[in-house]
Amino acid sequence: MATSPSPSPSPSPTSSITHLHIKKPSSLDTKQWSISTLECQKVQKALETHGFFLVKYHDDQEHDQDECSDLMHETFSSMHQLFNLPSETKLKNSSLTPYYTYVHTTVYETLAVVNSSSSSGQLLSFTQLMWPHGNQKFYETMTRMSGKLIELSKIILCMLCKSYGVLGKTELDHSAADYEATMDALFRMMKYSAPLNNNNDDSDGDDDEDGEPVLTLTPHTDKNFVTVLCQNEVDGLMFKSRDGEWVTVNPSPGSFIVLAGDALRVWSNGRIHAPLHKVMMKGKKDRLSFGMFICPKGDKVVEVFDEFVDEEEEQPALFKPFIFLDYLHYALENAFRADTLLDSFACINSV
Ligand SMILES: O=C(O)CCC(=O)C(=O)O
Ligand SMILES: [Fe+2]
Repeated sequence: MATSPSPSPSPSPTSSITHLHIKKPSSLDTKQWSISTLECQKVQKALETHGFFLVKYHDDQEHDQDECSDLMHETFSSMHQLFNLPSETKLKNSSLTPYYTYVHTTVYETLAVVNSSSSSGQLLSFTQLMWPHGNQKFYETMTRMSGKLIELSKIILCMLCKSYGVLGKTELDHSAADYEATMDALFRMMKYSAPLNNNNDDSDGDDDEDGEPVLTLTPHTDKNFVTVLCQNEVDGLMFKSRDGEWVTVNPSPGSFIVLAGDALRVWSNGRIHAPLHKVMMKGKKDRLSFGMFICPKGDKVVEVFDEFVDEEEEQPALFKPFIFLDYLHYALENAFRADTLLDSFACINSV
């Protein structure tokens, strides 16, 4: 495993965004890891300071970053096929759990597959639901990509645990005996329509950046532990910094965006920042993105990890324990208070 900061930062509001480069360790068994604490501390610092960072990730089979980029391109072309299916087909992707289901507005669509690892069979069922006659290419591409995202999210959570010195002691470590019984890996695919897509003809010579930005995904925090996102070449994702400024993220091709959600903020007793983020679109190109949302299972209790509480040292728990599914329902009903959602739901001293 090796991580390295990006080359010299430019003097822009985005200059403090952390860029890491992670190579898959030879073993996912954390007892055999040789990851330096310094690298793990970069993950902790980025999540505490900004709540997100950018990362390039490749495994042993990928001799260079291009192969990861190829898989990203294949994923986006499979997603084009998926979103082009008739609405009545996509509506079959339903679930009673909020966020685990097909959602569509005039400008935004998302489909979800829960526990999309190759062993679960869920991606196969999803593919058969969407294409009753089969779509092997879609199935294989999504299996490879979601496997990579699950792997990366496990590595990131373990790097964080290692940095805090709690590896092996918490359910966030994937080697915990009950990890699979505790966590859901929710793979979601998103499409944002271009505001100017009534005129997709580029023959007027204008570039695609014209027009005023339009809000296509409202500001929110993610509710889960950690999210790993990837977008096509169309930017639009913005994060609200701790000092209240909206910062656009322009990941370089082949990069993933990692962000912390509310469950991680609770687990860390408020040390980790779960940033508000939104999507603003302009131009004539649709935006596609996909992400792996690592969530507590619906019936699991989200609570502050013991190691971060010390009543005598004036570090009391800041949040009450809660059932994750209760929080998802509360979030749906209270979306208007996105910036204070967790505090109003679970903060012990909230007013
Ligand atoms: O599409 C993106 O880049 C962000 C998606 C997102 O924030 C979400 O689905 O929670
Ligand atoms: Fe989000």
